[in-house]
Amino acid sequence: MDKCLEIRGASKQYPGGIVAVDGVSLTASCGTVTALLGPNGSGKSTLLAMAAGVLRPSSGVFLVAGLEVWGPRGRDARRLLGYMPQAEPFHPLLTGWENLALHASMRGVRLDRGLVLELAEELGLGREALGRRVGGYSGGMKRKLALIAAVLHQPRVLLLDEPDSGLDPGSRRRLAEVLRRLARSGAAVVFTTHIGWSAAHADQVVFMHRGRVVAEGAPGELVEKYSPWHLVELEAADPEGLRAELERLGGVERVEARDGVLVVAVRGGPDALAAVARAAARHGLRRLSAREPGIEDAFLAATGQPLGEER
Ligand SMILES: Nc1ncnc2c1ncn2[C@@H]1O[C@H](COP(=O)(O)OP(=O)(O)OP(=O)(O)O)[C@@H](O)[C@H]1O
Repeated sequence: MDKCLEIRGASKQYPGGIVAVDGVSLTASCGTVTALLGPNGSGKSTLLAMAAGVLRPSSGVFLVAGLEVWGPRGRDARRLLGYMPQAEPFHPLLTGWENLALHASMRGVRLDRGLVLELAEELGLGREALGRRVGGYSGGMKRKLALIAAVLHQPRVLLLDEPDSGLDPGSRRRLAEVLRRLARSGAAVVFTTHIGWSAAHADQVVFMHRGRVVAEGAPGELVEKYSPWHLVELEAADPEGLRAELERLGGVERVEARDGVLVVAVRGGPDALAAVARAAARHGLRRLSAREPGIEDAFLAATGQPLGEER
């Protein structure tokens, strides 16, 4: 697969010595969806803005279809890019259609109404919403319109900063399908998120932590590598006794107490789970639930930091 986007050794220091991005290298192939997953402040937006050609890097190389975004042919590289920042670039007094027309003219392309209507329908934006002023849109509607604005010129590389923020689960599902379809048409789609569900639906996930890439791979590979266990939640009459017994049990990877609930990571199949359940029964089991690990668990195992918390 061709490399649509290549980033080598990207770093950014903000004034005051804040190192927001610290030596990041990654590749996004044409035809694939890549998620940059990390909590607030991990450097995702900074990295994306540098790749989009809107924030000057302290160092690093950003290649779009082989053209250096920050080099002499930067204008050509930027023509191949679509960028959706976190703050929507819209005029509140103009309608959706009028804002899109403005974006198309800035990009020097004709507004393809058919493309807009198709995307609006797929995203669940609604045809009549496009005729209304953007000032009256909800946050989710603005995100959808911003995505449409970013693809009007049919870019080779699509960079989306938290396209899923403010979307309900149904809209998130639609978004994931649209991103996949855009990638299938040959683009590299790269988006930032701190929502595990969104990342789990990408082809490639890059874990970002404190400005660095900690791990990357297909979602299933990352889960398998970093958290190949089931998570069992237990409430029991004698949590201390249960904890002590579980810590001695084979197949138990770790035991954590969270608000009176024991969270047990169990490696192995049904036998290991059954042994945990039997131990719990001996200590006054009140509630037990088990779930398979997800990408959030892999992120926590790889970085030591949960996705939801700032640090
Ligand atoms: N303009 C700026 N000046 C100084 N520091 C900044 C600036 N923009 C971001 N930072 C800092 O750089 C670090 C990375 O921020 P960045 O916004 O890139 O992270 P992020 O992972 O995208 O987080 P979020 O999900 O909140 O957007 C943070 O410590 C942030 O406070």
